[in-house]
This record gives sequence, structure tokens and C-alpha cells, in this order.
Amino acid sequence: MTESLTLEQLNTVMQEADLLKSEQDVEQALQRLADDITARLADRMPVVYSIMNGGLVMAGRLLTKLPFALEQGYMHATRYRGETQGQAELQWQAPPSIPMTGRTVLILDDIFDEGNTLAEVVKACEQQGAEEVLTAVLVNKVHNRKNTDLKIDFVGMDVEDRYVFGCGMDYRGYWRNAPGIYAVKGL
Ligand SMILES: O=P(O)(O)OC[C@H]1O[C@H](OP(=O)(O)OP(=O)(O)O)[C@H](O)[C@@H]1O
Ligand code: HPA
Repeated sequence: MTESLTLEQLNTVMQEADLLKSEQDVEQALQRLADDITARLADRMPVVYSIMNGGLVMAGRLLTKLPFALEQGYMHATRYRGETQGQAELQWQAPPSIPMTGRTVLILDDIFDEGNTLAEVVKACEQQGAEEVLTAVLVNKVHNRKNTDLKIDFVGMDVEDRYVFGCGMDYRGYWRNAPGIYAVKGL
């Protein structure tokens, strides 16, 4: 693990960051996602899982825009562990909290980057007997380094190929709480 950052360094990261998506852009993307998800899943009584930690903010802001009967759960799988480069192996910190056998499952996450996390999570849900597994992300990072053929069913916005934070995404553990989406200077 790299050295921890001071408050001053963390404030500098925010001050120098580029705003890629404003809070209003995010809100509009979430409403579009909610409309598309509702059109597809309103009669499916799905289990909607957020992937902790990154999926927390997206899930919180999206769920109240879904006007149909659903169950909500969480799972915690992590690959970056506070760093800005992903590790090969996904670490499960908390397995899925609600049984999914025979159910429609919707997975919510903040970002589809190299794709390992969602590819493995989808595989795990299928192995646990889900009838259908769909995925929704707030942002898709655009580059040609995807490690999977997985196609995300619902994408809020595309972002450029930089290290981003805010709306659940962290910079070395911090700034998940930022209401817009920012890119770190130089990354
Ligand atoms: O598409 P990938 O390259 O696999 O990256 C995307 C994943 O990385 C982040 O999680 P992270 O492992 O940082 O854990 P966190 O949610 O606790 O931040 C993010 O929340 C996604 O789950
Ligand atoms: O750009 C990113 N920012 C934050 N978390 C991430 N996890 C994968 N890519 C990113």
C-alpha cells in the first residue's frame, strides 16, 4: 500500500482536478438510467445489488428513482484496494447478501474500467443460480484495454481514459463523496 495522504494533499488533488461531469450531468444520467431500467425490469421483481464500496453512491441516488417492486442487497468485491492500478485478483470482502436462485439480478456499480470486477461478479451470480443477470454502471471508461467481452446493459455516461473520482469513485480511498466526476491532474 502506498503512503497515506495528508489533508493538504487531498485538498490539492481536488483543487487541481478537472471537472468532467457536473452534479447536474450526473443527475440527468441517473434519470435516463432509471427510465431505461424501469422499462426493462418493472415487472421482474428483481434483486438489485450494489457492489461496495464504489457502487454505494450510484445505488443510493438511483434506487429512489425506480418506481417498482425490487429487493436491494449488496456485495463487496474489490480489485484496486485504495490504489490507482487494479490487481489481477478480485478479493471478496462480503458475498451477496440475498439468495438469487431463479431471480432476475441487476448489478449496480460506479465504473466499468478494465472490466474484471463486473465480469467476475456476473459469473458469480450465474454460478449462484440467477436466472438473468443485468448490469448498470454510472460511467464507462473509454479505452481499448477491456479484459472482458461483457456488454454492460445500462451505461450512464462515457468518460475519457483518466483516473476519475467522485460519485462513489475514490482517489486513494478519498473523495467518493464529491457530487460530480473529476479527473486527477496528471493521471
Ligand atoms: O472494471 P475494473 O477495472 O475491474 O474496475 C472497476 C471496479 O473498481 C472499483 O472498485 P475497487 O476495486 O476500487 O473497490 P472499491 O469499490 O472499494 O473502490 C470500482 O468500484 C469497480 O468496482
Ligand atoms: O478511474 C477510476 N477511479 C476510481 N476507481 C476506479 N476503479 C477503476 N477505475 C477507477
